[in-house]
Amino acid sequence: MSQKILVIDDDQDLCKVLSNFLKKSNYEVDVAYKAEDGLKLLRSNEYDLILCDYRLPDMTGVDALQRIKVLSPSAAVIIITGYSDVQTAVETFRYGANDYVTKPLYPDELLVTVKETIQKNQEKNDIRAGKTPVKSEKKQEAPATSKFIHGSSKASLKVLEHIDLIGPTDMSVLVIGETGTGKEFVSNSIHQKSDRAGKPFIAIDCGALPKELAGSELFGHMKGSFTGAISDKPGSFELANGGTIFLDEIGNLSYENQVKLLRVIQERKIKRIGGQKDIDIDVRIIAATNENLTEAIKEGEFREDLYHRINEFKINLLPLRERKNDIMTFAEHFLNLSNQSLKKNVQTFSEEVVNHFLNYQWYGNLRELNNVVKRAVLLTTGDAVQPSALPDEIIHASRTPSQSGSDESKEENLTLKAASEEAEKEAILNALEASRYNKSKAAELLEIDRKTLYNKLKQYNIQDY
Ligand SMILES: Nc1ncnc2c1ncn2[C@@H]1O[C@H](COP(=O)(O)OP(=O)(O)OP(=O)(O)O)[C@@H](O)[C@H]1O
Repeated sequence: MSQKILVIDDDQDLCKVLSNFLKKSNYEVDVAYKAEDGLKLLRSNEYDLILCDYRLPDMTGVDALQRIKVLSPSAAVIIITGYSDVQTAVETFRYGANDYVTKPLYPDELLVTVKETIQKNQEKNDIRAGKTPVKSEKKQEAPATSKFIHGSSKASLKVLEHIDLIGPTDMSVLVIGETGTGKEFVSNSIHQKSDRAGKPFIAIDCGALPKELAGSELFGHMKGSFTGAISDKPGSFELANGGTIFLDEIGNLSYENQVKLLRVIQERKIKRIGGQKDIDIDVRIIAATNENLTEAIKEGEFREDLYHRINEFKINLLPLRERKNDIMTFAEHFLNLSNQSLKKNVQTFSEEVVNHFLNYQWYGNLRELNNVVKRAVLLTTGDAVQPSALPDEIIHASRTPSQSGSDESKEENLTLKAASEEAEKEAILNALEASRYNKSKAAELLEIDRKTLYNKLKQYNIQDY
């Protein structure tokens, strides 16, 4: 049976082209020009993948995604976006988008992304449904796309050291980082380093779990315990038994489910919804977040006792822009992957491209770098990727003083630097005030270590209270 795709985009010409192209590639395709029409189709059909425009006439991308996840929690979602929106579109990953593609769309690139996304999502669904043995049990090579690469920056080497250190223990780990920094990859690598490696690694995206389904997804349910519970179903904790559960975007768990999770951690037992029996559970918990949980605790949105339980060890993944030494290591890795998937043979990046990469902000982090490299490989005919294969936004946003030429722009850049230092100084002063000049707390609020804070205090001449 062919796989089914729903395209939701208000650009009717684009829908037509996409639909024809995907049908030629043996997918079944439905099309909707508005979010509401798409949601209607989702109520009566099952899809493997939804390709959804970030800007729809009747709903924001995030709203559409959240409603898609309620109606089709197990379908994969790829967001279609213009490059100028990428910085905000990457936010959708907190709500369960699987990947994004940028306009203009290129058929070959889109096809690779569609195929890979459906396959990865299917594997996750199968593991979650207890259908297939975990990979390590099948003794298969992991696909190249999921191969763990470690960066060469100091920060990455530290992370690697920590993975080696805590991997073999049973400690719970909290991985903190912006979207696309590699939180799931790091968590999986911790699992692979542990005695649990041959057992399941179950990844749950708490940000994508509709509130009403979260309890059943995590803890399972008994037949008839609520409308729609047509049979007994084990939850992710049962399926992960003996292995590791990865709770992504844990800050999004409802208060009620935080309480249940705390019980699982404390008592190592779960009770299915509607069930009477306690089931013993032996699961290691790795949680991830890209928000400041200490703030959420202050606001009363996240339980402090749960925070301490999941935070036996903390791993902080810096944004790519703060570990520039990693950029080209990963770019080379993504170049190799893209050559394989697009059947190309691009050898390297031109010096100018390297400069643009090093100076760009990468708000979507490794995911964005991967997508930019994939597109660039597709557009490159020679041996080396040239700037013409990069989105304009990267070229403009990453201009350095030496590239921009005039003294005037040099001065502008200096002023920008001063502005960002001013903002940093202000953030530090705010954190000091909020923490009543307790430097450990201020450092935590700023998500930097105490030593960095002390250096910054010196740098900005902030009085040591
Ligand atoms: N160590 C790594 N080695 C190779 N590829 C990586 C690594 N880390 C991340 N990637 C690439 O970056 C993408 C995003 O990584 P990952 O899903 O782990 O990020 P994340 O921080 O969990 O993102 P999100 O917050 O959106 O869930 C991956 O699909 C992969 O292509």
